[in-house]
Amino acid sequence: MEEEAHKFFSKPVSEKQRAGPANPYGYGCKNIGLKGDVGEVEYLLLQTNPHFITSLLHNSNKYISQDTNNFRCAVIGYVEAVRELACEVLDLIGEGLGGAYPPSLFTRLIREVESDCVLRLNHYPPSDACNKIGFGEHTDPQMLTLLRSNGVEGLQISLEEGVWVPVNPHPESAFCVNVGDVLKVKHVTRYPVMTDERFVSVKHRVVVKSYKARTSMAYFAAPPLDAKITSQSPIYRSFTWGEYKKATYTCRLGDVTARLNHFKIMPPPPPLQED
Ligand SMILES: O=C(O)CCC(=O)C(=O)O
Ligand SMILES: [Fe+2]
Repeated sequence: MEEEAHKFFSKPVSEKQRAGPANPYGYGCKNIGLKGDVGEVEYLLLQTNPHFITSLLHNSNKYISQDTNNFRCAVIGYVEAVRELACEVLDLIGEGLGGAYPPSLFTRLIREVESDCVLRLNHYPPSDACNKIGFGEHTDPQMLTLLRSNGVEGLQISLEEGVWVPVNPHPESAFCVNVGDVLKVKHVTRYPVMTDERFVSVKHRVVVKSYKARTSMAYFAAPPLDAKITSQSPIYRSFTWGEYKKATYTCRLGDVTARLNHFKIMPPPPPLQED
């Protein structure tokens, strides 16, 4: 997969643009999302369903690769392997939450045929100026992210407002695992799931270092669009993953609070005063 990503990003810009626009799937350059966020990044966003990949390569007007078969096999093989890893991690998380949860609760959601998992290939070209924002601060909205890079630094996490800590890549490209908003906050029903904020979706960003291009591959494990998410807190109404995903598209990248505000239950108006 790394080789295919490398081949894709090495092509001239005009050719890469034939795989765009990212609406939301396809090739995007600098623009992230629909709300004016920009970064020194180009990317290829793919749905992970094999039917989607095949139809994107063969039946859409997006041109991604000359050797469609190689590209298709690389994506499908990588996604299958990384999904298994995601399932192992999710099972451990389920176990860690205690025996109150049926086994494989989370993994069933991402193994479903209609699960909304996504693969994002990111490429940060080397820049003349050091410390430019490649990918602005955000949390991943899905359940779990497995991120692998080509070993070039740039990823940072923030556990405390304003304090950024580098996540130095392992020389052999270990995976970085990020909890997403859905796993953090709530109760995903279809099968009841609840983490009650015992896991936190950590803010992260990418700062571009000048000397070498960074490539990363992020697998976002997500439930089907109609999976229902129910918060323990009385402040939020239940919503589906599809609704939450839509809300993320209508907010700036870093505005996690605004995403959730879509689902806030308005307090009742104060009672009328009698004279
Ligand atoms: O490229 C990276 O290391 C991080 C990318 C990222 O955070 C994302 O695609 O959501
Ligand atoms: Fe991210």
